[in-house]
Amino acid sequence: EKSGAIARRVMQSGDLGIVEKTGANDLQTAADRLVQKSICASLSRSFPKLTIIGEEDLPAETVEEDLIETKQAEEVLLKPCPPEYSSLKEEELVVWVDPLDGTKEYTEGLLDHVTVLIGISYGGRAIAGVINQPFYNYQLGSGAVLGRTMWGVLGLGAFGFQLQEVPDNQRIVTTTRSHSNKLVTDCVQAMEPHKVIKVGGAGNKIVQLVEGKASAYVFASLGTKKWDTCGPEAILHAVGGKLTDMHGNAYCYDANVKHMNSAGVLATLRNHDYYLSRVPQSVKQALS
Ligand SMILES: Nc1ncnc2c1ncn2[C@@H]1O[C@H](COP(=O)(O)O)[C@@H](O)[C@H]1OP(=O)(O)O
Ligand SMILES: [Mg+2]
Ligand SMILES: [Mg+2]
Ligand SMILES: [Mg+2]
Repeated sequence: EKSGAIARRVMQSGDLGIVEKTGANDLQTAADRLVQKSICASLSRSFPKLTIIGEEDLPAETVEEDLIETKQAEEVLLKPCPPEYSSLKEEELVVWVDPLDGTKEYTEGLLDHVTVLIGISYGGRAIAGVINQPFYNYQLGSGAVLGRTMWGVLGLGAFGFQLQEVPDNQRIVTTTRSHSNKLVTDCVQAMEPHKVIKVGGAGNKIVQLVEGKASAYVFASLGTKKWDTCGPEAILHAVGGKLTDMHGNAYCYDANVKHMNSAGVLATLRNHDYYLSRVPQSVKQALS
């Protein structure tokens, strides 16, 4: 929630401080930098033995005290910890932080595509996640309370939203709007979709799956990284969905894993096997 407030404040300041990383479709803003500092410094102060991996490469410098969050969420603490996780040690957990997902869309004013993502992994598996949408409700105009937080834990469930499914076996495929190519669009078409939605952000597309706006997230390309999928995958899995690469294999979220999700993203709430069976051979050969 603090991250969401930072993302709103930077947008309101009008000075996004945009930096190109590898190119015009790979940007960093002041919000990416400030939110990563806030999340990483706050977590490591409270939980010094965690391994925390954030998207942005930032110089090691002292973090302003007003970026540090010390409070804990009452709503979360009221839930019981699933017994299989009750004796985990802090040093066994890896936290993947995407301070702003959908940065390209953030710079273009497509504010509802933007999320803040925190994923927790144990033994290489995504076990818990948080998705904050800083600009949720912004279409309602001035006066609306902006932002919401969705979170989930394997074996416990997911909260902060109402789980919904796409009706009547409609195949609604959600995919990238800013990182497309021929293989990506060929793979979407191979799903024989009734409808295709093109939006930014990995977190945003998982939100569409669990809220009944889309039935599959199909991205037959490298480009997303472990911080894009860890948190969203945990929430999706907590409600019975599935996220894999284009071969149907799970991604590993260990501390030493390579960051790139080289074999694409296929995520569904239901009927994963159908979508997997439709992935063209050309896609499987191109993405290894
Ligand atoms: N080619 C790419 N270069 C950099 N980031 C990418 C690329 N493809 C995907 N991403 C990251 O994955 C997210 C989902 O992809 P898309 O929006 O294209 O569906 C993007 O918002 C971006 O995250 P981020 O904004 O955190 O850098
Ligand atoms: Mg980025
Ligand atoms: Mg991202
Ligand atoms: Mg990001």
